[in-house]
Amino acid sequence: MTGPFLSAERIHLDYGQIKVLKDVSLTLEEGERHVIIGPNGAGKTTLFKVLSGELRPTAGRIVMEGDDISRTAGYQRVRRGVGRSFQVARVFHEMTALDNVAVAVEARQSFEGRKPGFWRISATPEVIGEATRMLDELGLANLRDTPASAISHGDRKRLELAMSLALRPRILMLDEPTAGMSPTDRTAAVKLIDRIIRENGISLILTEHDMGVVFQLGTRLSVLNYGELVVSGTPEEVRRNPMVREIYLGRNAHA
Ligand SMILES: Nc1ncnc2c1ncn2[C@@H]1O[C@H](COP(=O)(O)OP(=O)(O)OP(=O)(O)O)[C@@H](O)[C@H]1O
Repeated sequence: MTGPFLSAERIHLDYGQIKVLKDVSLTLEEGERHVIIGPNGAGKTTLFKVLSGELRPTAGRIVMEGDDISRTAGYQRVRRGVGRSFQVARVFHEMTALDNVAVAVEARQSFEGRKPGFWRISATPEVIGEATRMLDELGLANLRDTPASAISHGDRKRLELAMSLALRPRILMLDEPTAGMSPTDRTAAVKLIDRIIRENGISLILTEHDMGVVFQLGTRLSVLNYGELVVSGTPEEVRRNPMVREIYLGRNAHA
């Protein structure tokens, strides 16, 4: 493999007249856990969407293992192993936790070429078995037959994680995975993410506001401010950077 696992090269993203990302470059090496941080409105989610393929950059390139993937759609990136987290809106609310994960397993089988079509009337025992193991793994076994709409916020975040992992990503992308969680749920979620990516050798791209989570999970941090990359480095380098302290961490009790 030449160059980084995944890189964003000189990304610009405009919403009409508004320049949201300005010349942003960053890299993800295999096995790295790269956390994108910055104040509200800095452009984190926008950059995340450009990396996952949900948004096309106005200028610049996304390169994975030497290939320019800037023009490939989100589902094509999922095939390459870029696993964007399923968002709450994409969980099928009327379906049970088990069925939601089964859909994700079937989606993966479909792009692996193991099934001709995405949808079928009922999942195979193999799919049900894998989905059940995934729920067990994430501590959701007791919610197996509960409709997603009746699952609490923290558990639904774990369900999204289970669905993302069912795609067997090489890069897991999580946009604020602990947002809205209680401190107890957050601690458990961090442990879970840490264990799963360690055990499966998955690289991670994460946006996160909670500095505890950032420093527990991140091996590399990139700081955005007003759509510009301020610094990218190890947690220690970022923690020590005076500009970062000024614009962001300095305002945070955890810094
Ligand atoms: N669809 C859109 N159309 C126009 N402007 C947008 C759109 N989406 C986001 N923006 C603007 O782009 C800027 C960056 O938004 P973004 O959501 O990427 O920031 P963020 O760093 O993720 O913020 P937060 O931490 O609050 O989630 C903001 O000023 C936002 O208002």
